[in-house]
Amino acid sequence: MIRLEKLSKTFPGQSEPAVDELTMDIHEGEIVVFVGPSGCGKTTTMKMINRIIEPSGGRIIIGGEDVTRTNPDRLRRRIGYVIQQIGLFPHMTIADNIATVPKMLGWDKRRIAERTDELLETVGMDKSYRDRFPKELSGGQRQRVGVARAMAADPPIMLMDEPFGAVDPITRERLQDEFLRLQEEIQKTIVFVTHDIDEAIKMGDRIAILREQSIIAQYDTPERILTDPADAYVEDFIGAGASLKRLSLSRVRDIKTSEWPVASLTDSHEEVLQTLKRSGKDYVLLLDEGRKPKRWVGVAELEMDGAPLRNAGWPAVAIVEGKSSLYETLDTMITSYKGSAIVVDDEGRYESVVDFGTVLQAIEEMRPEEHRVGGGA
Ligand SMILES: Nc1ncnc2c1ncn2[C@@H]1O[C@H](COP(=O)(O)OP(=O)(O)OP(=O)(O)O)[C@@H](O)[C@H]1O
Repeated sequence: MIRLEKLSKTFPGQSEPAVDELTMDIHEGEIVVFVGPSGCGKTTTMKMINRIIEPSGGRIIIGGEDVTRTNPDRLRRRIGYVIQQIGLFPHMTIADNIATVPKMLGWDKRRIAERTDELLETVGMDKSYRDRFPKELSGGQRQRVGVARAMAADPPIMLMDEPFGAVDPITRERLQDEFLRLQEEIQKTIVFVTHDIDEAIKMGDRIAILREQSIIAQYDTPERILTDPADAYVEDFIGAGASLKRLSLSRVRDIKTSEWPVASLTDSHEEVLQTLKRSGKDYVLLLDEGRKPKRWVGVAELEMDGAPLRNAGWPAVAIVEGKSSLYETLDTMITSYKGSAIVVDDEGRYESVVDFGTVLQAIEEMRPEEHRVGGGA
């Protein structure tokens, strides 16, 4: 979709290039994140893609067409752009802000109005915001409008320069999640700039870790970068906790969970005891009529006659869903009884149990073979 070939930029009066012969391919429908230290050339590189900054050397090829020297206005209409600090026009209403590009393209009023309403809905805001001004919105709402404006003419490519940089961490996380959900539908080709490696890991299908002058240190999936960093520079950039970060990329449904004994709250003590003994485990999970997890019980509780199973043992509270990350699962386990978490479906029905051993095994399998215990060189 986008090919950069030996793309370079030397600013007037500078002896060194800000971007030095960058070559890379960006595939259709993927989010590629540029990440690197301040001043390494991320923004300059991104702005060359829509030629807000004109390259001093090299080529930009979009969809097979060399656009390095074609009409830049035509190019920019194919590329949505979300910039740092939002950049809404303060004197224009939200609707007019969103309609900037469609107006330039000469759409009629009705089509523009319909598109504006549709986009407000897409980014989770209702029509009542149409006639407000940017200063009457929260930071998070302004960011959403910035995204809506970039999508207005439905461009196949979006450039996003620290699009969620100007909000608090909680709003930021929400905007990231919303945007990832949206991307599943819209499937744009996205170049995303950030200096935050955690944001890069979360948002990127692939990440380009850049050195000074936009020289690529590693260009790969988040999983590969975390498990197999190319060199000490990349390792340093990832920072501490690479293994924990890696866990945030795996879902509990993707790992092999162990067999666990389960019984029903309506079973007799004796039946449950037999199930437990057959399993070789220390405790059984009791489910209600709707297969929802309720209690953990062990031999001691079961041998104590009289107490109904409904109140026996410990409440089953450490619960995750199949789509939960291993990071969340581990967090849940740490605070749970006996260090295990119960996996349920989206209706809350029992699916499986994961314990520390299972997660440790999954971590071991994530590592490159040569680093595994007892494996390879
Ligand atoms: N218009 C300009 N004229 C001269 N030098 C510039 C200009 N714009 C950027 N630079 C220089 O080019 C280099 C790369 O800047 P760029 O803004 O691309 O970095 P960045 O990686 O996006 O940084 P940050 O994370 O701080 O935004 C820097 O050394 C910067 O000072």
